[in-house]
Amino acid sequence: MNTPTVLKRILDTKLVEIQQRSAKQALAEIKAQALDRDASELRGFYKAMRNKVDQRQAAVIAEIKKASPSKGVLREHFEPEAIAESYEQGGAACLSVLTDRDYFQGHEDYLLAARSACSLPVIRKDFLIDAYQIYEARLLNADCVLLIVSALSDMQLQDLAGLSHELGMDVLVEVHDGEELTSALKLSTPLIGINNRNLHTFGVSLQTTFDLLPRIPADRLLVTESGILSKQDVQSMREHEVHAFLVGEAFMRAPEPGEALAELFEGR
Ligand SMILES: O=C(O)c1ccccc1NCC(=O)[C@H](O)[C@H](O)COP(=O)(O)O
Repeated sequence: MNTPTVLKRILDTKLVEIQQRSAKQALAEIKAQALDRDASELRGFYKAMRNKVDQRQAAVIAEIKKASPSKGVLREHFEPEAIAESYEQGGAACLSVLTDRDYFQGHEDYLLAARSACSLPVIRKDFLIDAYQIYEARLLNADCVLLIVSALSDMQLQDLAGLSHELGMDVLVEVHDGEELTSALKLSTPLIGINNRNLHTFGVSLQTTFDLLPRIPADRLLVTESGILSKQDVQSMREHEVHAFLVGEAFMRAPEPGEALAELFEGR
């Protein structure tokens, strides 16, 4: 019998989580609350990224994650507010906050806390497979949501992206191979993330971005995700005209995450 990959286990956990949450608070109720929110509260995630790139600067989504399945605990002393402030000072365009509790030691409260501590737009980083979680994201005031193509059918992708846009949120659609990119490009969202990490094996290769790059249309903004650790990584991406980055580990292991960001992207 095949051992289920971590991604499969995470997705199974999410199904249970959604059932439990909707038993506590019905979908109809959370939907009504989310629809009641004023879209002008949102900060414009895509716009913040686009502005940086248009100014020929690196657009960095700086991640707040305590732990990950591949690396274990990354940061013992974990204060989302202080990290958010530090990232803003260090020049981040946006924040990514892990809200998954079981595999990343994240929490919804971390998103609320980080967003309140700064003026940056924030993405809810989780494994979103159901409308319930999209309404939750809106109630957390997330400015953007992550949709992972390998976790969703084309129909689910269309529905969840459509719902997110209706609620005023941007969508970062994440792919790892050519087939997934074909699905992602059917969406109207301009933000395409190429994850250099294979979510089944955890192998990381920056070549993933370079291989898929020629297929990214000029009207989309490509974000290279995972495994950006050194100035050389940043430089080689920028030499390939990749200007948007999602970085977690390199900053989470640093005493002062914002200083690590400023240093990694210094002069770039
Ligand atoms: O990081 C993991 O171990 C992981 C495992 C299973 C699914 C997703 C996973 N990570 C999510 C991410 O892709 C990263 O948090 C993000 O791209 C930042 O990567 P890094 O800079 O390498 O921390």
